[in-house]
Amino acid sequence: MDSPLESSENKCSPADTLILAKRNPLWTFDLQSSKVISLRWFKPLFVVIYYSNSRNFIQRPRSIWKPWEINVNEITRFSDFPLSKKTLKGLQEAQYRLVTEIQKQTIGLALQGKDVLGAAKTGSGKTLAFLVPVLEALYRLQWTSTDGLGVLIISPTRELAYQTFEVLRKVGKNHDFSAGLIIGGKDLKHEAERINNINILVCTPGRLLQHMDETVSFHATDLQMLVLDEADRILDMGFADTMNAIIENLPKKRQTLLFSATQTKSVKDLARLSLKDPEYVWVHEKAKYSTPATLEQNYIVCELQQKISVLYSFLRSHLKKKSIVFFSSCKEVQYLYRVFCRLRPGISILALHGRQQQMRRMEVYNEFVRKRAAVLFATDIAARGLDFPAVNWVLQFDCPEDANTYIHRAGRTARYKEDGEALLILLPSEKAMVQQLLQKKVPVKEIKINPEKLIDVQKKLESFLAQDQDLKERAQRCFVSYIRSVYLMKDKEVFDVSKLPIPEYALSLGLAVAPRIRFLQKMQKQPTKELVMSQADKVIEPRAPSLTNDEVEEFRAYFNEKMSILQKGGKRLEGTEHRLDNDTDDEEQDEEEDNEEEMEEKLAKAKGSQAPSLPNTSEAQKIKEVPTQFLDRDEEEEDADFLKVKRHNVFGLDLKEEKTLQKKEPSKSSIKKKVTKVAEAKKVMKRNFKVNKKITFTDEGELVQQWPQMQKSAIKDAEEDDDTGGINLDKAKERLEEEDKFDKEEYRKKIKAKHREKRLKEREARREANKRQAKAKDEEEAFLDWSDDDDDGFDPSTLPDPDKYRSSEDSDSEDMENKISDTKKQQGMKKRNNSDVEDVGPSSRNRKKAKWDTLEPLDTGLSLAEDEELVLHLLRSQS
Ligand SMILES: Nc1ncnc2c1ncn2[C@@H]1O[C@H](COP(=O)(O)OP(=O)(O)OP(=O)(O)O)[C@@H](O)[C@H]1O
Repeated sequence: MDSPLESSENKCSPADTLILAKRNPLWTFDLQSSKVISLRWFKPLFVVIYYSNSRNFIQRPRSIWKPWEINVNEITRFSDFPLSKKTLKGLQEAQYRLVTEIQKQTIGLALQGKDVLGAAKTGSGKTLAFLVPVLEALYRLQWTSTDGLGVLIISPTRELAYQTFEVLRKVGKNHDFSAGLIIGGKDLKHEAERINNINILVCTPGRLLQHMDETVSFHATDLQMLVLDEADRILDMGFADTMNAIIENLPKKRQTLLFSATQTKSVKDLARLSLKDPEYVWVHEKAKYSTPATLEQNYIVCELQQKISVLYSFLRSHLKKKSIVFFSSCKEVQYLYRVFCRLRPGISILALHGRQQQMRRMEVYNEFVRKRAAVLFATDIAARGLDFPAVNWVLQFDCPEDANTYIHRAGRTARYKEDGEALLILLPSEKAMVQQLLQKKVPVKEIKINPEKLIDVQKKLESFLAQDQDLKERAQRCFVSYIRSVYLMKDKEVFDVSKLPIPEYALSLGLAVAPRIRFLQKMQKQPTKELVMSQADKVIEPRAPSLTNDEVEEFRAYFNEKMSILQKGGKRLEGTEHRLDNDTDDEEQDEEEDNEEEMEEKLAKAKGSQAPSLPNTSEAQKIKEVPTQFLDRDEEEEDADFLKVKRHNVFGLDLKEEKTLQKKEPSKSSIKKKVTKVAEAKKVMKRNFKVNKKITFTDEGELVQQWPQMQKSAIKDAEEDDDTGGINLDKAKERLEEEDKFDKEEYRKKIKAKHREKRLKEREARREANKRQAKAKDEEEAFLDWSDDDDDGFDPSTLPDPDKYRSSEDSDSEDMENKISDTKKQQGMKKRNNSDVEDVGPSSRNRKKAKWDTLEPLDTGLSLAEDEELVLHLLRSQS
């Protein structure tokens, strides 16, 4: 017998257990308490059993070994599980004591190292059901940061990954493991530098695969556990191949846990692929309802054109509540969010959708968590797993694509023993959904709208749009986006685009005229063709009834090709995950320019790479090429079409068929290119076109370029001289610095000139003020002089007649006098100048003064010195 236990006489100290753990990692125990938590075969002949009332380890012969089992019925608290103190402390500090049903049934199995496929209603505590085993698994192995990646947790959306990460931080805070969140939308390089030190990695699939492909030092060879949260959603979102690729990169010997509130066939397929002898735990399988018992669920049927008014009226009557409103597309959220903000219903409104930048998404998420009363307009990115506290209402403004989506959306309320209400708005044509819900054990009841409480907001919307062109465009996009989402829905029993009241819907959005929708026009034109096709081609069976055979072929080729590009390698490019993430909501390609650039970058990368897994240029180009009949307006929508179609598998292709179709090359003529501005600009740059210049000449014959405007610079255009091709960054930098200096110098000069001008003006103003003062003083003097003659004041009649006076002068002097008088008049003669004309006749001094003083001083426009000069000159010429 070579068991170490023999030498310890059935006793085991912590040091011994450490040695044992190192020698046999299958053996699991808590080193702190020396407590064996699960039993495995230690040596062929012995197993070790720990009795909780003693610290002895007892060897039993194999013959009497029984698998370690937990009696589930005896477990009510987390502390009933053999958990480490650190985990228990973390749970207690986060106020988790009693276990929920799914936790009760799965934690024990997972602690024994079994693969588990767990399903339970929304809000039933699945997150802890896998986080507790995650912590314990690494703890028992005494995992340290130097051991690298031990656990991978994959979530379908960034928000859910973020939330899981937060719970992990909370309950695992007493452990020493490092945990990381890798969800895209952040700097890949920054992540790559840190990823190797992470023990528990919470991530979204696309970003993870990207690191697997691109981060040289990243590996998962020692991975102990893989967790797939909301596994069905991961697959729905088109991550099946990504998942396969990830799983291929993981060691075969590992434990796998897979959780979701709903189970689909694809999850079972995934389970078959990734789980080994799994334990299926479906805690609510036999429950009467598949939704929480505390959730009250109703639906109303109303016309499409009434929906906005219904929503407004609903919000007006729930101002103190916390609600989430689900829409089918991002553009609807964008438009209605803006409109509702303007309508001011009296409650704060937030919007969450995939077109927002990651930071904004996080902000909105946190803000909504914090608020007591608010309404969140969201797409289905918020439908799964998100645990907003105390949500009172979930309103499904647009019918969900299927019963599972309904369950997840509605499950954002009534979580963990809380109450909640869900309201589904259905169009008369969507009533078939009720049956599907009932089949899925969702108890929904019809309620009616109280017409008296309905507030019509259509007129207000019309006036908003009349004033705001941008809003009008958003309304148009919202319109097209909604119609398209209905058109592309898989379930034609529920979603029938031909039954939608199109013009009325446009009016209800505030639009006077319904925007043109090409696919609808086609559909209306070709109803018979479609009928023939659907009968002839039962295998393909397009869901969109308007398509002709050619169109089907064309789109199918495009679809498969795009799928294959993404699956082969396109999806491995940076940020693709974000797009796929987003595709859930049709919105899911980013409108923002940076994402446009991101896409361009991806294409450039794909171009540059020779790796077979990456798409070649033409393939990559085709990511953006969509048959035109599927386009409504802009490039963003091309992607939206693609992603939506991918999600819904419009043609109902099975995998086999897809594969054969992938080999088919779509005929070139079948794929019409939509020329984008970016593509145009690139073409122009490639061909080295020079833009037109407008050149004029100055009078001196100097050449002046008028357009494009030239920046003045002290530096000669060095780049033009530099013919080496490409951009010399260092030189460019130098040149910019030089130009910078030059600009600063110019700026300084201008400022100086301005100051000088200001100073001169001030001086001038001072002079003026002085002059006015002097004038006032002279006037005073004059009055004083006259006051000597007459105490009662100045009597002009006492003055000698100026004409008489003038006639008494000799003719020469009269001419001169006239000259002076005229000049003075013209120049706005100043009083001070009186002294200058004293010589004209001493006896006339006061009289002249009085006469001139009555003149309005004129502004000569000359300076004082110049005025004086002029007068002197005149006097000189007179003498
Ligand atoms: N044992 C527990 N004791 C108290 N609260 C718990 C317990 N387990 C979970 N909760 C709380 O219940 C809520 C729902 O938990 P969780 O998000 O894990 O549910 P879920 O089953 O994953 O839901 P979904 O299917 O919607 O993702 C959370 O607020 C969580 O804090």
